[in-house]
Amino acid sequence: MTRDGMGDGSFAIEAVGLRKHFGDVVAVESLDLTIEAGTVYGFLGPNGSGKTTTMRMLTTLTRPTAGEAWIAGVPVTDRAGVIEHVGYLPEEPPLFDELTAREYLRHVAALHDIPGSAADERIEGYLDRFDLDDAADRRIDGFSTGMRKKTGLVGAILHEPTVIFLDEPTSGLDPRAARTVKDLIAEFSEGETTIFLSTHILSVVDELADEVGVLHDGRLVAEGSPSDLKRRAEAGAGETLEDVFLAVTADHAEEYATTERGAAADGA
Ligand SMILES: Nc1ncnc2c1ncn2[C@@H]1O[C@H](COP(=O)(O)OP(=O)(O)OP(=O)(O)O)[C@@H](O)[C@H]1O
Repeated sequence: MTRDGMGDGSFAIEAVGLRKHFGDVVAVESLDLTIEAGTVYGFLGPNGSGKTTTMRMLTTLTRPTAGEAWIAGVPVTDRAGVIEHVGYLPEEPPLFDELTAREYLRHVAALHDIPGSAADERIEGYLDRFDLDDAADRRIDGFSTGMRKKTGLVGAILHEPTVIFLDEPTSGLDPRAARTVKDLIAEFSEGETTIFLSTHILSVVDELADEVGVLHDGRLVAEGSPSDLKRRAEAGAGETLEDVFLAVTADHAEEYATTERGAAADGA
């Protein structure tokens, strides 16, 4: 795909022909994305379909094998430039276990050059909002999965990034914390902040996403608003986002298997 002005910053996230392979394993293939600022983009796909690899390429943590991508017009090859714009919550956030939550968050703030008083104000606000204030001065190695996730999320958004990548942000959270995360995503997206959200919890995507992309075997096999996708699925597959997900991933698997079989037969 080519278009005029590629990577000119008119999209919050843009990718063209993005590909990543690990040896013989093709994790992501020919991925094109154009996501406008202020969008909540739900990124769905079965286990192993390439979602994490995509997010790692878009946040500069993994170098693409081929293709190009930009965050707010900054190429992902410019790590320092991209990091300023993005926040990333991996599925299992890497935290410094020997620090307390408050120390960790102050450390993150310092990495982003957030002045001390502004950092402390933001940290206090988020610790309170996520019910972490009582645990703030305890070492992270004693934290539960949910507490680690909440601490990681605060660390990812502390520098007020304009594009936020969230990998399973609500999994492992109690209902109250999950509600807080969903409210926060909705608040962010009311402004110009873009959220790229990967989750297997389809109700979260249904509730929050403006646009949905479904990845299967590293390829984008469906894209559209949740209602568009559901309308399309009503013709035969059912009427929920889960029906859509199952249909497009099954169709693609079948098509892929047929092609593979065809190719094998041709070669035989
Ligand atoms: N560092 C790596 N080395 C080798 N193979 C890898 C590596 N990272 C990912 N893969 C492979 O790439 C493919 C895509 O993996 P990825 O983690 O991106 O999927 P995912 O959609 O995030 O899966 P899940 O929903 O289970 O988190 C898988 O086949 C995986 O085994």
